[in-house]
Amino acid sequence: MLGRKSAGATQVQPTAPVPAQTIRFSTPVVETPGIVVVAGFLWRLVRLLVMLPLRFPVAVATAGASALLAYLVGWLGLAVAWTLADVALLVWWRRWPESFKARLARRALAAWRWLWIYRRHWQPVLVVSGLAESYLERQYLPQIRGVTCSAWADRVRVKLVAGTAPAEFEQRVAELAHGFGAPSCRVEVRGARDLVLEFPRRDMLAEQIDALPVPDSPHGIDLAALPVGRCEDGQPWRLRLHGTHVLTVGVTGAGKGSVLWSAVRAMTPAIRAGTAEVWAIDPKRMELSFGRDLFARYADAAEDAVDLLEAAVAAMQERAERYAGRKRVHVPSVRDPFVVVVLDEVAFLTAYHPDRDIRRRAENAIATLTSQGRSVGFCVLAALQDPRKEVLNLRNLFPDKIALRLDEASQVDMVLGEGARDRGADAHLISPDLPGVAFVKLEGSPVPVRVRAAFVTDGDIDYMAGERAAAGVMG
Ligand SMILES: Nc1ncnc2c1ncn2[C@@H]1O[C@H](COP(=O)(O)OP(=O)(O)OP(=O)(O)O)[C@@H](O)[C@H]1O
Repeated sequence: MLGRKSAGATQVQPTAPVPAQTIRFSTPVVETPGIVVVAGFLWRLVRLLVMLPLRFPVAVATAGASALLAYLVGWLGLAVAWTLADVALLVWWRRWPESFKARLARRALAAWRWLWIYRRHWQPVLVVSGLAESYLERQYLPQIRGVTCSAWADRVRVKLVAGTAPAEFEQRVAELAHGFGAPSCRVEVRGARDLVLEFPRRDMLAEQIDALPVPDSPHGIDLAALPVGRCEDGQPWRLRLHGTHVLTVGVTGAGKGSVLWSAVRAMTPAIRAGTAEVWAIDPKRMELSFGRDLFARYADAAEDAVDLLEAAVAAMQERAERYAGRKRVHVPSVRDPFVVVVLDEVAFLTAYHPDRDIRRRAENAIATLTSQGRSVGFCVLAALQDPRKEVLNLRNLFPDKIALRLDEASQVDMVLGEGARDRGADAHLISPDLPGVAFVKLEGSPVPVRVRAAFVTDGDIDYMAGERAAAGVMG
């Protein structure tokens, strides 16, 4: 029965050879003649000698001039010339330190780091981290175009292998940072096949930043660029409040209070002049209650907080009605001040409060303020511990977000948007010893920037509140 063809499907011999195993082709090995190997070495030597003056013109010119001087006036003359040159450099360094650093010291440092760190380790690090490409048994490496040094970081400009994408580097920032001995690595795409890897050399944010000075007069206060701390490159961190809404996220103790207070502090001249107002909600009663004299309105109990939010919505709608058809841009004035609703632990009202009605009213009011308030001079500055959607499903209504220390890696993209972690925003790795350190996206750049908020002490808050009282604009 079983031997008959009609009995079932065609039987396949389990031991039948697969075609690929029957004939095998291999590339013949041809020994390279010695002359070709020597010619290869010579070619590389000549290329090095030709490229050296182009790559390091100052160093090569100095060495050449020294050799010429030694030949013309002898070793003693050379020693005298070098001593004079050293004295000139010393004077340059002492008198014009910034120009000395920018024109000489950092260039010399960049050349050294190119040679000793990046060129030396480039191939092993890229191969092991999987960034070398193979094609027809040949290996292709992205090329270093150049290395520059700023006060705090090395910037390595890289030419990508054709057919690869910057995303491959973005996914391997940890490998690159460890490979080149840096604390972190950030990727900046400059153009087609052109990117920059930024490796910090030292942490400019390791020290606490004291509360920043505020001018006496409201003139010159830009509510769209309030200085609230420092960026990793030493530049001021300016926070936009006018024309946006800001959500600050971080675990307990991450320093959310310092962001809120630094923003309020930067606004104090405008608060004193009456062109800006802060309406504060502090469910924990521990953060904002301290400076309540600074606020036009203040609430801590849930019912009062919701009333305050609804009053803000009513004021916003009244202003929008007045502006309709007449004005498209809000300019802060005493009649129509810029209103910042500061909300500490927003989830208390939107998720944790047991009363469903309170939660619903709070959520409605925040949604209305964040979706309609920007153009009429209303801003919501909120703080939150847990960024999950179940806790605050309105988080996308906040155009600007600040990621302080977070619990989990997955929360980084929830706060800063997709791809932020791949671009180096390791907010989940921020040390608990660095409260106030955060990652933010600055205007016009998709690359997250590491920043630290200034720390406003209780004494500073007392002083700010006292000054406001003295100015006679008590809420
Ligand atoms: N920018 C900062 N620089 C230095 N130290 C800071 C900074 N911000 C906060 N700290 C320190 O960290 C502590 C906790 O900060 P803060 O209360 O602001 O955290 P938080 O995120 O608001 O926490 P919670 O959600 O529990 O209120 C502060 O008491 C202060 O000692």
